[in-house]
Amino acid sequence: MNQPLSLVLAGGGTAGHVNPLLAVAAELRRRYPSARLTALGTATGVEAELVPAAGLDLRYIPRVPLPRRPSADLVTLPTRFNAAVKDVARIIQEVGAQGIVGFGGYVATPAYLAARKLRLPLIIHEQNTRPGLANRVGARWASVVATTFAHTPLPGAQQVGLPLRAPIEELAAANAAGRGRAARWAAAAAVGIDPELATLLVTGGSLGAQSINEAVAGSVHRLVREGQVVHVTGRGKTEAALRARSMLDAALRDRYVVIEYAHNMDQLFALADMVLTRAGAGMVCELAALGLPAVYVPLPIGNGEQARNAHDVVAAGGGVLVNDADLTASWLEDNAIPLWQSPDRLANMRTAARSVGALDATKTLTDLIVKAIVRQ
Ligand SMILES: CC(=O)N[C@H]1[C@@H](OP(=O)(O)OP(=O)(O)OC[C@H]2O[C@@H](n3ccc(=O)[nH]c3=O)[C@H](O)[C@@H]2O)O[C@H](CO)[C@@H](O)[C@@H]1O
Repeated sequence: MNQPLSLVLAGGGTAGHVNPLLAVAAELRRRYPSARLTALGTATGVEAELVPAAGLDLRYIPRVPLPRRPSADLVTLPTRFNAAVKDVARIIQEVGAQGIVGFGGYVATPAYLAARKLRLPLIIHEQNTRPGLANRVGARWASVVATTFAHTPLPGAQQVGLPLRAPIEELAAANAAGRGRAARWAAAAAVGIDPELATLLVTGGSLGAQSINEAVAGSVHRLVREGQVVHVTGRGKTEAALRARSMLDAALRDRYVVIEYAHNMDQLFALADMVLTRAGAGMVCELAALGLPAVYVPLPIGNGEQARNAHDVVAAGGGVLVNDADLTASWLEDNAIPLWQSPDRLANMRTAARSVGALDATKTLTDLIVKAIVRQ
């Protein structure tokens, strides 16, 4: 490459959509310290917080969702959409971008169209087993179509896995090398909990899940008799957990840690013996790479999308699947506690989870991006 690398990275919405973008940006920055990396996002997505926090330049473009039913919005859609494409094209030209890397979502569609208009290489990554609309459209003219999972139906797709953030890759490497215990003690000191107690991590993904929160709140008096629970509830969703915590015996209350949103998931993963979670692509891939046994409770909407995300790791024996409707306090007491308290079963699950976890996705996707730019 003669001129310094400049790329526009498009992806936004939830942390599940933004984190792979951040992982790839960090790897590009590591390889090309003088690269100009510009992320595109909307002001309402979580990217508005996460992208600047990662030290990356973020440019806003208007959010142009497709109306779900006929309305006045539909009439103005083409004008608003074309304006968004023009905005992106202006940003591309201003930063001298040599290519666009897209991770799907609202922000991606105008970026993909701008790439086509300006004849720039487009590299797409689809996180989920079922591709979203933006990536289905963009894949038609993309130079590279990469996916997390093997059977994602996109033309010309190659599976690379899901790019994971560096602290999670480092913890996965530590776990694989048998250094997980040291990481656990360091994380316990940082979080302020006992490293010796069996630890259950609960999370509903980046947005939190009310049904998981309620089932855990309803059974926490039993759970804390067996070990400790770190419960990440999601923003604005602490109420049930805090109420349940206030009703615990004072002597056991410290065994129930309630966190609204975690900025240090790698530390919480380092502490966990088992995880109760939604099955967003991010959580599934992180837990598999880390070799963490999990009970997956897929989000009960979207054509079974999240159940598909968890399919491979569950089929391998690294996780257990439970329907959202079946997840109750008594289900946890009858099923999750015995599993959590069975070191042999957890050891088998750790090996099985790791067997399907991919650790090199960030590097592989970055290689593909660089190759596509050099080729142009
Ligand atoms: C409701 C919804 O739209 N869900 C989608 C969303 O889920 P969601 O945004 O929950 O995404 P994922 O499970 O993919 O990833 C969550 C990410 O957030 C991190 N994390 C989570 C909680 C927290 O407190 N702190 C934190 O850092 C996790 O470590 C992980 O990296 O994007 C995923 C990836 O496209 C999809 O598969 C999900 O179907």
